[in-house]
Amino acid sequence: MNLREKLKDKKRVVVKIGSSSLTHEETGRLNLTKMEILVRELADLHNQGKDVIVVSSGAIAVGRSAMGIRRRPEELAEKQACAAVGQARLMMIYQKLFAEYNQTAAQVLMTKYTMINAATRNNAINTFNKLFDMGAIPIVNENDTISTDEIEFGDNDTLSALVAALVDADMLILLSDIDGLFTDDPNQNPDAKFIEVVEKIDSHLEKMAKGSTGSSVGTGGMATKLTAAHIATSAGADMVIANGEDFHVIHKIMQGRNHGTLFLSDKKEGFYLDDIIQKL
Ligand SMILES: Nc1ncnc2c1ncn2[C@@H]1O[C@H](COP(=O)(O)OP(=O)(O)O)[C@@H](O)[C@H]1O
Ligand SMILES: N[C@@H](CCC(=O)OP(=O)(O)O)C(=O)O
Repeated sequence: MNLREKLKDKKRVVVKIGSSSLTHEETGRLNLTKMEILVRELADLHNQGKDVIVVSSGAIAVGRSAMGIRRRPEELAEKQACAAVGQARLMMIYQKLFAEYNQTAAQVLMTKYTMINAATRNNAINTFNKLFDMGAIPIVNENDTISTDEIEFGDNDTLSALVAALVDADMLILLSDIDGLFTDDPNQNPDAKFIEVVEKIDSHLEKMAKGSTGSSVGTGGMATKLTAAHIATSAGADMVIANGEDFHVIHKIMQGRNHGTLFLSDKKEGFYLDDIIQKL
């Protein structure tokens, strides 16, 4: 059987969208046309009876443009203030667009502490499960407004994989500004070759994934996406990194068509989320 065929049967899907896929490069403002397609795709996955979680970046980028800040904010308090403005704007749009398809979007903001602490982690699991029961679509982001060095993930790639592990998702899709994993950063090296399928993540592969970002709003580059792949596949989910330029790619991936780089699930016996979290 074609390796991608089994993606049709996935039941619980986490979709992570990078800031660069949600905003206009020139202005940093939300790309509403793309968001409409994104929400229609996600609503339709939900209509097929799948549980859907969205991990959406973009709070800082959207807040920054709303406040007329042209450069990338460096200072922590400035990032946090931008996130406070941008997160509310993002949710307002998600709520409106999901409501058009008769769906309910729910906001879940997390920090690393939510994962590390057993009680708050359990609370998060219970909330996610109840939201699934109610038929709502959780929209997750890091709680950037209160996150400081000790408790911040810093990137939503890692957060999305931890969320996938937390809710026992069988599929994680990372949508970025690039077609998938290449042998090197294609923005720096024109000879970089595209990798279709990864069966095992090894140190050779890790060296290919650079931390360089391709846009003025992205965080983490491919390095954090490989960390995410390691977590998600060890927890038993398949993962795809694909280009979020056209969000129709979501249903194409779920139909088992050849899009993006597929990382095959490599469930580790005795995989404990705790072990991973301690190393963050
Ligand atoms: N081996 C690699 N393959 C593909 N992209 C890479 C690689 N190494 C680094 N990158 C960079 O990672 C970028 C995507 O990450 P990022 O900018 O953080 O996007 P996002 O906002 O979608 O998370 C690409 O645009 C590319 O420049
Ligand atoms: N939590 C931050 C995004 C952090 C992040 O990982 O960004 P990205 O690389 O665009 O997915 C925000 O909402 O602005």
